[in-house]
Amino acid sequence: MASVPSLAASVHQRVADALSAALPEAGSADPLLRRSDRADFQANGMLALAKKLKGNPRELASQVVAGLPADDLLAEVEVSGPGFLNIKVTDEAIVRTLAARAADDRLGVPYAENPGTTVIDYAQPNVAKEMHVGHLRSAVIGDAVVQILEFAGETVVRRHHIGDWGTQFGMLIQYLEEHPHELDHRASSPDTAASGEEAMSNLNRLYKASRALFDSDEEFKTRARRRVVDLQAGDPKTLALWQKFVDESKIYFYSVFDKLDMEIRDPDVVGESGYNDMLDETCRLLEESGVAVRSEGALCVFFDDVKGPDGNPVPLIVRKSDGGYGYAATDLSAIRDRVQNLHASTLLYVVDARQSLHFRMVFETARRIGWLNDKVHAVQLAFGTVLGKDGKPFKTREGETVRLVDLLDEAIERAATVVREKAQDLTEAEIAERSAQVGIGAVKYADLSTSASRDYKFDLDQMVSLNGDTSVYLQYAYARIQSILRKAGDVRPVAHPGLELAPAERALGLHIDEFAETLRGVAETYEPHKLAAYLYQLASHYTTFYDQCPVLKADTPQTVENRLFLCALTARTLHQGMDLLGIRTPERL
Ligand SMILES: NC(=[NH2+])NCCC[C@H](N)C(=O)O
Repeated sequence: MASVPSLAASVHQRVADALSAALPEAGSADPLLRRSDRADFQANGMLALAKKLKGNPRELASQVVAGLPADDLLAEVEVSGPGFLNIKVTDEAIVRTLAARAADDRLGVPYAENPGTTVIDYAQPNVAKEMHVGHLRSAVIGDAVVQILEFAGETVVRRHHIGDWGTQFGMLIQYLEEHPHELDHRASSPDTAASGEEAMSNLNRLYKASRALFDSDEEFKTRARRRVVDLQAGDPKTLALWQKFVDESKIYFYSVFDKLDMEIRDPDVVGESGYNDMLDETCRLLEESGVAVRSEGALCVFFDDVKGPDGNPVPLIVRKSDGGYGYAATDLSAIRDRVQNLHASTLLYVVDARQSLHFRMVFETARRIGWLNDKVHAVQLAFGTVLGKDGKPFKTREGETVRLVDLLDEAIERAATVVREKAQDLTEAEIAERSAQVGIGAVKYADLSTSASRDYKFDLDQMVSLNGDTSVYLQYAYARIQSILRKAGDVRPVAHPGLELAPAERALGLHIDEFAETLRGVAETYEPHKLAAYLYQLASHYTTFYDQCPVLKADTPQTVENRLFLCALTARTLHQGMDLLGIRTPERL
């Protein structure tokens, strides 16, 4: 319940106070404290400050040292180099701070100071189409960001902006009308409910068949085009047929999200069709305000800095010359809805970087008309492309986009090999469960551990490797700690602030203490990869600690308890961090 000030924050406060006492004209200058390998912390703010005020940095640094209070936080402070401070905290302060974290169910992580409402647009596949790796990225990154923001106390509204509208449905609907029993299999009994795979293969079959007709039969083509008009006019019979495609697709989507161990709630699925009623009004408002103008019959928004290769401006087309609405009109309407009805303070879009120009134009349009402003801003969390091992966009040998389900199944299969190798007396059911947790975790972690904006190579061998920056490595670290805690039996983890700590214990403890600040940064910049990096370092610190400091065989009973305490807190921190990334931490592997 209570937030625990980190050691860094406490040291920062002491140094900042001493600094403003030594140099009142510096006001509340930042001592620029950071973690350092040499000491625990280094403060180098005195350098720039002395330069600015024409003083001597070493002298200023010495004055700051003289002004530091003598208490049980600081063990050693020395002036070094041109005027840095090297600061070591006491072992006691480390253990006390960690004990305070352990006593809190949030590990002492504070809530954000000014939480708002974030509407996050992520996991948005397209109806009647396969999901591919691009949809994986949006889902995985989006889900992690949702968890991280909610943990920080932000109100989060999820929106899955699925592609469920457009001219492509004319052909499908017309085909279904003419072959009415093609999607009937489920109606008879719920027991025969199609699995996700079946649903997708039904949709694929319908797509191929209707495409073939569309390409070969002129009359069918005409009927299909008329369907588009009926659909846009809201003809009930046409809508009912369209709905069948949406429902069938949802069976498939949900099965994939389920495999991804991700909770997607139906009311949060508000696809493009959900904004139909707003499109006219959106256009009217844009035109009346002068933000959009008519050009060659279309309603357009122009930008000075968006030009085609011929140097002519490329506008954002809000309404086409034939009166049809496209992707932009829908996104602008969605902004109105999210701002005015959902009261968003932040709009977040987890969408492929290849759509960045679209969002730049949409956001700028919304700013011009005032839907976005100082109080409401929009951010595209643009992600890069998933590449194959050859460094080219991920494709099958036949040059087709890789089906997401196939990838996930393959990851789970590879994970099974790893799990089997290590498994000691696990049942087949347990192996299956672990394999899914390890395989899906591996895929998520590979995605989340590189900065979202960068492309990354989808390399399953690397992903399920036990050595290196992988989720399996983290899951093993967690499982190993659990096994030690089980072996400890009746001996409980207890913090003993009086003990002298070994270097590896200090390094581990200081790193655990950085969890809260890491999370704060990650929530502010939407960079889950920094949480992944933190967790990897945590596991590495733990490994060093484990190699250097015997736990159950330590010299004194107090040291055993204290080391168990470090083990337990490492495990909880790992678990919490992995949970925020959407990755399971099995108790045994
Ligand atoms: N509000 C949005 N435009 N969200 C992104 C939608 C992504 C789109 N369905 C796609 O598969 O590419």
